[in-house]
Amino acid sequence: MPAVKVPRREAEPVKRKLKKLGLYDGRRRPRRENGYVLLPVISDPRIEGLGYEVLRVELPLRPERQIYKNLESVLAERMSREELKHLRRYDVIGDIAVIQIPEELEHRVEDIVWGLRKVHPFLKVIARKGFHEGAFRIRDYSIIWGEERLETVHKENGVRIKVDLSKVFFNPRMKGERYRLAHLVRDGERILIPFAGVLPYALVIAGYRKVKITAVELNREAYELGLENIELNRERLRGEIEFIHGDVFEVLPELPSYDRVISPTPRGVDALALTLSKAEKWLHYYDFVHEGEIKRFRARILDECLKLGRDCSVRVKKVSDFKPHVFKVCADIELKEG
Ligand SMILES: C[S@@+](CC[C@H](N)C(=O)[O-])C[C@H]1O[C@@H](n2cnc3c(N)ncnc32)[C@H](O)[C@@H]1O
Repeated sequence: MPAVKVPRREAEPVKRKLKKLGLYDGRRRPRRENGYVLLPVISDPRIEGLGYEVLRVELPLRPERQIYKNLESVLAERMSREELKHLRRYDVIGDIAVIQIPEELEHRVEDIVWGLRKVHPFLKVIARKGFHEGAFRIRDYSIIWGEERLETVHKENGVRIKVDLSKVFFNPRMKGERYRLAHLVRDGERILIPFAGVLPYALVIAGYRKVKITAVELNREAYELGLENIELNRERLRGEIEFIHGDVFEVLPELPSYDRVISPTPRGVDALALTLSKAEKWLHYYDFVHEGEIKRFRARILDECLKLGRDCSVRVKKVSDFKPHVFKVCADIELKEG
């Protein structure tokens, strides 16, 4: 059976890509081999075109209970096609699953709980998610099964992130973004992260790189969990993290400038001019933009650079869907010398 051979550091993103393309064979286990990982793939002519080394190897089959099943295929036993169309994406954060349940599936809550537990037998809590609210962007949740808690430890990109979903913002879907940024960073950089939350960006970057990070967060609960997270990962961190509790708009003007600034800006907040003024070489600025406004967003950034007397280049990347035609985007802004 085929497998692709990739360097160990690239294994996670390549696996994600293969899954996305429907080429990953979740029935077999990957195998580590001298700094490489052999990732099982299905027999498909597209594999050869991906540019990876393809081998024929016997990778062991997973036990039946571990074979990856998706919620939809499991629920197909109990729900009609029409009902399945209303099923939303869900997230697993540590041992908690969070899912949005639309009105059309209100009568199917018990089946959805059953399905989620079948796909993820390790779950201890299942919660229904509402919307992000207030300046701290905390979501509204109600527990529909399991233990009465929304606190858990989530593993991502080799670090452990303690969160309490009832008190802080956390988005596991940004895992790929954090990995991307960590791999743009070079050892020795000084990095500023405003709107830092429980420190997911800081921990992942400091896990991969020997850097000095200053992070700022206003929500006291997120700040305290962030401090715990630094301790929780102390052994794994190559870089250092200084964490400041305070308002970005009051703290940043007192801080020096940094090689790189990463701003996971809360929705509706405009921190572009402020964060740009603190960046020496790079600013990664997150915002929510209508697809028809992306050009204007880019022009606004170029304009702000001009006001600061800096020459810069801007690349705007769509990170995720937010609502129809509106995307969460990241502007990667490179500030030129001089
Ligand atoms: C979109 S969340 C991002 C959190 C974190 N970076 C993450 O990705 O999980 C924005 C964060 O900014 C914090 N925040 C909002 N306004 C702030 C302000 N004026 N100063 C500092 N932090 C603020 C919120 O509490 C929240 O944790």
